Amino acid sequence: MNNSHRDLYRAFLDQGLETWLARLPEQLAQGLDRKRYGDLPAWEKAVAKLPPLPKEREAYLDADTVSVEVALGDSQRRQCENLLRKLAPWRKGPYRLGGITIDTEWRSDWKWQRLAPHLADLAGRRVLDVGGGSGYHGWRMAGAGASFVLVIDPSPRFYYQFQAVRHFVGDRDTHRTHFLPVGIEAVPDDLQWFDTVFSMGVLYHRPSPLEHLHKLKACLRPGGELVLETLVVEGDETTVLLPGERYAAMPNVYFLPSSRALCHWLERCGFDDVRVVDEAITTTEEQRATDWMTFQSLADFLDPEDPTKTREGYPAPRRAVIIANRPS
Ligand SMILES: Nc1ncnc2c1ncn2[C@@H]1O[C@H](C[S@+](CC[C@H]([NH3+])C(=O)[O-])CC(=O)[O-])[C@@H](O)[C@H]1O
Repeated sequence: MNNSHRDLYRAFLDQGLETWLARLPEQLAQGLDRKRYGDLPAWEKAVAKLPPLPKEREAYLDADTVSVEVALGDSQRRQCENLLRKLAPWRKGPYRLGGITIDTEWRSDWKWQRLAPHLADLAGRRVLDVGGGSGYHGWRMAGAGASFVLVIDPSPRFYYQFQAVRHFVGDRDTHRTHFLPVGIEAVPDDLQWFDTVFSMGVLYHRPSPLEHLHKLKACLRPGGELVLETLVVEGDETTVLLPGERYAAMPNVYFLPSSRALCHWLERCGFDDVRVVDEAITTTEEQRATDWMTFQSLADFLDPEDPTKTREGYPAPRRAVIIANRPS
């Protein structure tokens, strides 16, 4: 058993999550199945080859660029950078690790800035980040004082990106920030355990959005807080767009409600105190190709003649953040 798996088992045991703990070996085996993901051994090797780092280091998890200051010699830095690049494309960040800046596709810090002022204080809370990508927001949650952060995401590439960042963060903060390479389906039913649950950028990928909302609610303890971020369209309580095969070049995009319709859905699912805390059009400054994500990005997915539309002719991406509570 490797160290990150051992840490995960220990954390679940310490937290009293025994029912889930019993399923972890199977979930890790499925999530990191080499037969399913051909590139996985290369990512695993890249993380394993990161050199041991000096104990003296400072992690800044509450900074817009999640940073770890640690003294590296030039050749060690080059070695680390080459290994980190093997995990590209890096989509969610930014990070600065031992003097290496990872300029990710997304300025995920901008999303955090939009929602952070509206959150119940995360200090001492147990937090779940559903579809957390590389774990950037998970580190920010730890930086805001959460006592236990679990990031879940079914992409094994993001699992290894998280483990690479974790290697730099070191012991001080790793015991409370964890990543399980599974989708929301793998969370045991009716857990009622987390104080705050984040679902950001996931709802529009779910073919049954109300089922997703019910599942998120079941993860929360009574009185817990849901932070939901998703693509929306303009309109009233009855407006929902179901695009065709692709939306902004993405496959598997299903329901894009208006933020008012989404509030209505949340109320119908039994959430209280539902409020829209932010709504904004996604800009090509927030999501763009970089040296660490060299594929096409948002600018390529918009209509070149009219950037208010996607290239399929739908309204360009607009995202809302909605906060709601599970009744006490
Ligand atoms: N069934 C599933 N269960 C959980 N996660 C899933 C599932 N299916 C896909 N994902 C994951 O959901 C994430 C959606 S990105 C949001 C990242 C971050 N939250 C962000 O807000 O920047 C979308 C965006 O770019 O906004 C991806 O990492 C998928 O692997």
